[in-house]
Formats: sequence, structure tokens, C-alpha cells
Amino acid sequence: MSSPPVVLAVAGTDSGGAAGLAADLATLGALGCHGACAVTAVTAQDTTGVHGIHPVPRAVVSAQLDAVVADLPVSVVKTGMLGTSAVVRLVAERLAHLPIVVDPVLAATSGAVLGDGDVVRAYVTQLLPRATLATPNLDEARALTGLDGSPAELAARLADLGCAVVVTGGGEAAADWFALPGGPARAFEHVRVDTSNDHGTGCTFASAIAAGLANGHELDVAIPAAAAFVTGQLTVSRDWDLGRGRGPIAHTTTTNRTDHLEETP
Ligand SMILES: Nc1ncnc2c1ncn2[C@@H]1O[C@H](COP(=O)(O)OP(=O)(O)O)[C@@H](O)[C@H]1O
Ligand SMILES: Cc1ncc(COP(=O)(O)OP(=O)(O)O)c(N)n1
Repeated sequence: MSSPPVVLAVAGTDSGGAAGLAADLATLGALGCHGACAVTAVTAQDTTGVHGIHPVPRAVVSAQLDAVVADLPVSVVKTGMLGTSAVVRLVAERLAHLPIVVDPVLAATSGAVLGDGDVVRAYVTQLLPRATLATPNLDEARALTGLDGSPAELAARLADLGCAVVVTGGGEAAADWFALPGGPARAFEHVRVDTSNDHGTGCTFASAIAAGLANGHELDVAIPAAAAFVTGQLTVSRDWDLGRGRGPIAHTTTTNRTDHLEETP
């Protein structure tokens, strides 16, 4: 049997298991990839919000990147919460030879700040010009551009930094806006799931795109396929009742596998 493609997720942890590395590794595994990881921050987080953030020192993030890249054939890098401008610069310097999908995490849905002004500047000047794709939501696109335009305008403006961009349309919108450098944005429309169990959608979406690229697909295939994956997982968790806040998008598979239990004597 051939080995799966390897995707390196560089991101923070969510103790509630909805967003961050929990979402990344579950999504990568579900989509046929081996997920390696470098932890950038530990958050005390649940469905109601972020209660504490502990950034991992740059040297410890660096050691994790070195260990993975020296040993595993990484095809694609996916970044989530990087936490500090030093870690944004580190990723830009150390991993620029690989395709990078950047989810520029600046805030959680609850409003908690996961990246400050220095982090925004480091994304704009260091990482986005070296990235393959960035996947900001509308608030993150506004913070990165300093503008208050439409999702299409912001996608096109951000793409001028040198990478492809998808401005995601959570909330009421059922479209994501995709732009390549120098071109206008176009919409990828998809079905909207009516649910409040949507914590972790951004991480799941970006990881699913990274898995699509690692499996050999182009962006214009990987992006709508990732949106379809998110829609499917939101449908699985639509009626769940987990936690007191915005519940997790499903990271389970749609089938409940029990065959391994039946084989146990
Ligand atoms: N209720 C929903 N139904 C279907 N797709 C959704 C829904 N909410 C978000 N998405 C999709 O999930 C992906 C991540 O978007 P978004 O939720 O905006 O990211 P973030 O979690 O970073 O704010 C996008 O493809 C977006 O269109
Ligand atoms: C540790 C950590 N990383 C990223 C996020 C943001 O998650 P995302 O899926 O982009 O968005 P929300 O689910 O918060 O809307 C996070 N909360 N924690």
C-alpha cells in the first residue's frame, strides 16, 4: 500500500476539541493525509469562548518544524493560529520552499483576540507574499487590508500581496470569494447549513483545502471540495447538543465504525 501524503499543521490547540489542531488533524486524516503538527499556542477554550492563551516559545516551535521537516516528506503546510509575529516570521523563513495554506487566525468567533497588530503586519509583509493560498474570513480580511470593502474587493486586494485568496463567507452567506494575484474575485457558492454548531469551520475548511492540494488537486477543485466537506460535517453536527455555547463542527466521520470492536474476542 502506498504511503499517504503528509501535511504539516502549524497551529494552536483548542481544549474543547473544535478548532485548532484538533480540527486540522481530524480533517487531514478523514481526507486521506497523514497530519504532522507543530504546536504554536495552548488555549484554554470551550464552546463559550477562549479563557486563556499560552504561546509556545519561538525556539520550541522551531524545534518542532525542524524535527518534522528533517524526517517526513511534507507535501503541504497548513497554518492556523500562529500567535506571535516571531512565529509568523519563522514559518515564512523556514517553510517557504513548500506550498503553504495560511488561515490567518486573528480572532475566535467569541471575539477573543488570537493575533494582535504585530501579527497582522507580519502576515502582510512576511507570510502572505510567500503563501500559496490565504483563507481569511471577512473580519480577518478587513484587519489584513485595513479596508472595509466587499468580500470580493478584499479578496482581490489581498491577492495583490502575491498569493491566492479565499475570503470565507460564514454566517448568513453561502459563498466564498476566490481571487488570484492581479485578477478579479469570483464566487464559489454552496449550500448553507442552518446550525449554531459551527465552532472550528475555518480550521476545517483550510485543512480540507491543504488535503486537496496534497492529494494532487488544483485550487479551483480543492476549494469547492473543501466547502462541500465543511457542509457535510456541519450537517452531521447540526442537531448535536454539546457545550453551552457554539458547539463543534463534527470531526467524526459520517459512518460510525464498529467493525474493529466486533473482531475483538
Ligand atoms: N452555516 C454554514 N453552512 C455552510 N457552510 C458554512 C457555514 N458557516 C461557514 N461555512 C463555510 O465554512 C468555511 C469556513 O468559513 P468561516 O466560518 O467564515 O470561517 P471562520 O471559522 O474562520 O470564521 C467556508 O467555506 C464557509 O462558507
Ligand atoms: C486554537 C485556535 N485556533 C483557531 C481558532 C479559530 O477557529 P476557526 O475555525 O477559524 O473559527 P471559529 O470556530 O472560532 O469561528 C480557535 N478558535 N482556536
